[in-house]
Order: sequence, then C-alpha cells, then structure tokens
Amino acid sequence: MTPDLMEAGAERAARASGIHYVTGSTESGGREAGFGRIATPGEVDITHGRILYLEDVSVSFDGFKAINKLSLDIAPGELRCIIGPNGAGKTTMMDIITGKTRPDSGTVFFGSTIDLLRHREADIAQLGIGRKFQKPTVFEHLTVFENLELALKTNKGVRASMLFRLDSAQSDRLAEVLETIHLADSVSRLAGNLSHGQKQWLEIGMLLMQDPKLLLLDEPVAGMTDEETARTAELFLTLKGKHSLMVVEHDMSFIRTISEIVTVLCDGSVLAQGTLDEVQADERVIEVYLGR
Ligand SMILES: Nc1ncnc2c1ncn2[C@@H]1O[C@H](COP(=O)(O)OP(=O)(O)OP(=O)(O)O)[C@@H](O)[C@H]1O
Repeated sequence: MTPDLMEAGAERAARASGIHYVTGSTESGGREAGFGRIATPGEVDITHGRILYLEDVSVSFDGFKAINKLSLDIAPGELRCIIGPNGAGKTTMMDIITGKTRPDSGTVFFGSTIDLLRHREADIAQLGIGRKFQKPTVFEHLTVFENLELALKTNKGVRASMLFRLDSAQSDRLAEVLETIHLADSVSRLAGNLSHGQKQWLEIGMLLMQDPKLLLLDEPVAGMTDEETARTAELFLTLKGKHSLMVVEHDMSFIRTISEIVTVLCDGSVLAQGTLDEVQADERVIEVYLGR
C-alpha cells in the first residue's frame, strides 16, 4: 500500500472511531503540523535512553528568532533544570514541546517514536506530557479532593463526567497523590482557602493524577515562602525517577537543592550545560547574567 493510501485509511479509521487526527494549523506562524498520525496514549519508547529529544529547533516571531537551532535531550526519570535570562526562550521552548507553538524547523520527539510536531496540544497532554504554568489554576470553589477527582474527568463528555465514580485503583492513586503533595490533612478544604504554595502543590497533584511521563514546570517556586520552597524541592526529588521533570526556575538556591544537570538557555539556544557549579563558573554564563 502506498503511504497516501495508508494515510487515507488512517483518516477514515479515525473518523469512524471518533479519534481526532492531526490536520495541522499553526498558531505562531511556524510550519504546518503533519497529517494523519492518530494520537493514542501508549508506552513511550525509551530504549534509546531519551524521553525528550529536540534537534535544531527554530521559531521566529515577526523575523525575531526566539528559538535558534535549539538541541536538547532529557533522560527518562531525569530532573533537568533550565535557567537563562529573561527572553532566553524558556517558555517558548515549553510551548513547542506541548504543541502550543509550531516551530519553523527542527525535530521534537517524545521517546524515540512519537513525533510531537505531528500532534495537537490536547493530544500531547494525553500522550503523557503534563505542563504546569507559573500561576496556579486550581478550582477555588472546589475542595482539594474534588480538584484531584476532576483531574481524572478531563476529556470526558458532560454525561460521562456526571456519572463518573472513582474506581478502587483511582481512589488509591488519589490517596497516594494526596500524600505526595502533603495535602492529606486538607482533603475537605476549599482550594481557594489554601496558601499559594499549597495551591501550587494541588495543581501538581492534578497533573500527577494523569500519571504523566514528563512534567514541565514553569517557575514553580515563584511567590513561595522559604518553607514552601523547601517542601517543593523535597516533592520534586520524590517525583524524580518516577517521572521525568523539566523545571524552569530563576531561584538559584532552589536549583542548587534539586539539580543534577542544568541547561542554560540564551538567545534561543543552549549556551552551557553541566552541574550548577560548572555553569556558574562558565565565563559566557557570567557574561549573559551580569552583562545585561
Ligand atoms: N508570541 C510571540 N510573539 C512575539 N514574540 C514572542 C512571542 N513569544 C515569545 N516572544 C519573544 O520571544 C523571546 C523569548 O521569550 P520567552 O517568553 O520564551 O522567554 P523566557 O526565557 O521564557 O523569558 P522569561 O524568563 O522572562 O519568562 C522574547 O523576546 C519574547 O518577547
């Protein structure tokens, strides 16, 4: 069968089954997404020792190169810290990984087989990539329990959501997540009454309910007290190994507590990579941090 016929067949099968297939529209002026790949949750192939792989990725906004031939990879279970001055391209990189922004060129793979540029944003979340934005977005009028329960209902229809009941495995998972995020004593509290740090942990818990393989966390400790920051460091160290984490953060003492490898982004590409001590001693890194 020719590739064309195979794609036409895949398209028909997707229509018949109600699964969305990728037709590709761009949000950011980059290239069109590929067509015909059905996004279904499944095992991510990590036999090559990489859960995430970016090569030569570039994107421009109105002629300005926000990401410039960026190459980066992350090992399964790794906790990678990303630092860099304002405007370095950290958020744009996460936007590309999660399908919010399409790059103009380059390769972005989840494991060895899933080409993320052929998937839409909603499909990428389903594939096992969870993203936490800087501001907490929990449902303030719901309890901690209800927020976590709700995380399991996403992408279900209205009727299915109304009939939804936790099965025993999901109840166990919810209890485990509550312990992990240190909110087991607060199940019945309204999310709106939690501290800023607790809201952040709850949102991380909502992501964990979906058991993501890769978690992208954008400035997770911004606005936290020192104690909350220390507990967040503990939380991330607990998650490492079970999940892969990419943490973008400006707080260097937090980075020092959690980091193994630190990647420094600047002008849309990797400027330096190594332990925090190594990158902080790098003249080019000192220049971009002090020279601006
Ligand atoms: N949609 C867009 N349109 C135009 N320019 C954009 C867009 N998104 C990002 N940029 C520009 O791309 C560059 C990289 O921005 P980005 O937000 O990725 O940096 P960052 O490293 O996350 O910065 P910060 O640490 O301040 O959050 C910036 O100069 C920004 O103004």
